[in-house]
Amino acid sequence: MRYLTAGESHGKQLTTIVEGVPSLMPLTKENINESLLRRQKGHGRGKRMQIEKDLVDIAGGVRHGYSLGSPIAMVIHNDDFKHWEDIMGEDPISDDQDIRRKVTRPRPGHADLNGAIKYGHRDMRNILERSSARETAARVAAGAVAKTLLAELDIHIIGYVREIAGIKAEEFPEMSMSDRAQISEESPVRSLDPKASQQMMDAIDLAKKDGDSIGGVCEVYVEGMPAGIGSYVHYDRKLDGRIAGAVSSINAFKGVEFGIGFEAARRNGSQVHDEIAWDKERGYYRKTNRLGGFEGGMTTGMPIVVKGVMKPIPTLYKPLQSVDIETKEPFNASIERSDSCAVPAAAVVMEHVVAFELAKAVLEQFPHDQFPKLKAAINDYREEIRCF
Ligand SMILES: Cc1cc2nc3c(=O)[nH]c(=O)nc-3n(C[C@H](O)[C@H](O)[C@H](O)COP(=O)(O)O)c2cc1C
Ligand SMILES: C=C(O[C@@H]1CC(C(=O)O)=C[C@@H](OP(=O)(O)O)[C@H]1O)C(=O)O
Repeated sequence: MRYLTAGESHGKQLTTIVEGVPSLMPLTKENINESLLRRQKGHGRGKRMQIEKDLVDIAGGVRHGYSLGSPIAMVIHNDDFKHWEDIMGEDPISDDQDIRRKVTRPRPGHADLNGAIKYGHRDMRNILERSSARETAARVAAGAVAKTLLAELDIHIIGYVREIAGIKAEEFPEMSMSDRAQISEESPVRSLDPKASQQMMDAIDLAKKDGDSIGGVCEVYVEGMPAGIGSYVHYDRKLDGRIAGAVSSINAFKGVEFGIGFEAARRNGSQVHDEIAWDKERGYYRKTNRLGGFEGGMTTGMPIVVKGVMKPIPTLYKPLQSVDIETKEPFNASIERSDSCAVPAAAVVMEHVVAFELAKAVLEQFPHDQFPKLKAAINDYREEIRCF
């Protein structure tokens, strides 16, 4: 299973094509719209989210509520395009028609300067339109297809916020999947800890007032993945490695941890590794889950717990200095609108990005063209593991 996305932030639409989804899998646009709506929410978002109402048009690969086995094409329209038609149109224009204000001032922390150098554009709008995190809506659409596939296989996944601006949400290892989903959905910052939620909101408001931005830590929690998905035999089949790559490819993500993560560097081995146990009902399990569900590039059958670190939003109302690429003069960056904190939205993006990697790995291990056959194969495998 793979996917591609296309589209610019203020262009007509975002397009996603997901290929390799088995046939006969239940799938409706409601599955996808629910995820898109969740990505739009969260305290700290800017004015753009008041303009957009992200809804998917399924343009191929689904009929009467089921996947066909053909590529699934999805379109999300940019409502803001109506304000940008002159600037974002695809037809050639002459110099005297060119009313565009070219972007010649690269924003620190964005792709602007490196992208302009790489692709030879002197108008950096050609870079920023595609490098914008608007594209994460298209990635969430792909991930929502993957999430649907996983849910049909009894594999459940949720993303929420663990930390914003240094304020940490308390850890609740015993909390059930449905409580995680419900509590994070009710929180304006997608945290599981109501006391921390309020402090996080205050920190976001303060940063906004100061013209600054803040980052944080998102966590994704997965239940129901059987042991042995992924592989130890080659670097590019290690599933934890693939997840780390996918998470750090999300705009503004700068680090990934599994389980206790970097804390492992500070502990002795006896306080890091998870002892193995067995009982008749569960089969093999670990007494603790400090390694977050992975050993040797494969799932252990314990919940997968992965964290991603998001840097503060780079566009600041408090301007940072940069250099104009035409005049080579320094300037202070000025902006019209931006998010001040997008960590709650990013948790939803991360959830869907991880879901895609998991679904892809499941399909590699159980390559079935028809969804009911995939489901039967996974259930047989679960029984095999239990009796191993
Ligand atoms: C959901 C989401 C929303 C974002 N919103 C903004 C924003 O409003 N303004 C901004 O400057 N950056 C925003 N970013 C971050 C930038 O897209 C990102 O920092 C930039 O593309 C450079 O990529 P890099 O930080 O991965 O190097 C957002 C990121 C995400 C995940
Ligand atoms: C549009 C989205 O996020 C955008 C991501 C983004 C950036 O630079 O990454 C900058 C802002 O765009 P604009 O300049 O149009 O307000 C955000 O609103 C979205 O998440 O759907």
